[in-house]
Amino acid sequence: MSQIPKYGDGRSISVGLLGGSFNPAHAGHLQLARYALTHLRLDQVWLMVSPGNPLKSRAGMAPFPDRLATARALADGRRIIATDIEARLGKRYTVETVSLLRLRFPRVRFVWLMGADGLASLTRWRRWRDLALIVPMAIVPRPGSNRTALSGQATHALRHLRVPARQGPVLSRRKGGVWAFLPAPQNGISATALRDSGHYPPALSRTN
Ligand SMILES: Nc1ncnc2c1ncn2[C@@H]1O[C@H](COP(=O)(O)OP(=O)(O)OP(=O)(O)O)[C@@H](O)[C@H]1O
Ligand SMILES: O=C(O)c1ccc[n+]([C@@H]2O[C@H](COP(=O)([O-])O)[C@@H](O)[C@H]2O)c1
Repeated sequence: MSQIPKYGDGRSISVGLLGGSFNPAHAGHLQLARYALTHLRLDQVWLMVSPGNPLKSRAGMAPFPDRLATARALADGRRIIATDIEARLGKRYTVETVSLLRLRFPRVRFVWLMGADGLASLTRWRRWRDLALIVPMAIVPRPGSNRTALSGQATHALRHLRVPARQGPVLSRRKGGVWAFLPAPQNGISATALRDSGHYPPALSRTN
């Protein structure tokens, strides 16, 4: 992975991990990545393409190289990077992936990024309570998911770890055990809608 630098010089950097199926990648991912770069004061966001979301059916899932290609089309290779690292680690469960990434990149301070739909489904993720303890999480709103997410079981169970959105800029300084729901602008786009409308790969609205 040439764009992911080696950190031999003692620097530490902050990286937002946007894990996803990217079936395909779309403007909602780009908007989330850019928002996180600015509002969490991150150095990079990695669009980490999942080899297979454990909760999603394989039916309708495009091959991994195709999904990676759509993520690469969004990335700028500098601050927004598409990566196949989860597949190369041979992992699918986020808690395992993040644990390995922390070992592999000891000088990187990771923040897990996701939309409100992820928070709504979190209690079905493997060892989700452990995940919340090993990586700070930043969640952005998403039309149709916010109420379910914020009144859901994960929000309730993890309420003692929640911090106000104004702490977004310092989330990456924490090793985990902290999450925030951020007031990001909402975007109704989804990969499902793009697939349903036959847009694969999508028309990407890039401005950089
Ligand atoms: N429009 C959006 N607003 C906020 N977050 C989003 C948006 N689209 C995707 N995300 C987030 O990006 C991550 C990866 O999403 P994913 O690749 O599954 O796209 P998707 O549009 O949700 O796909 P699908 O419709 O197939 O479920 C998830 O954390 C998801 O919540
Ligand atoms: O670890 C789990 O159990 C788990 C369950 C569901 C989803 N995830 C991760 O959540 C991220 C978003 O998935 P998706 O398919 O909604 O884009 C992606 O990195 C998945 O691997 C992880």
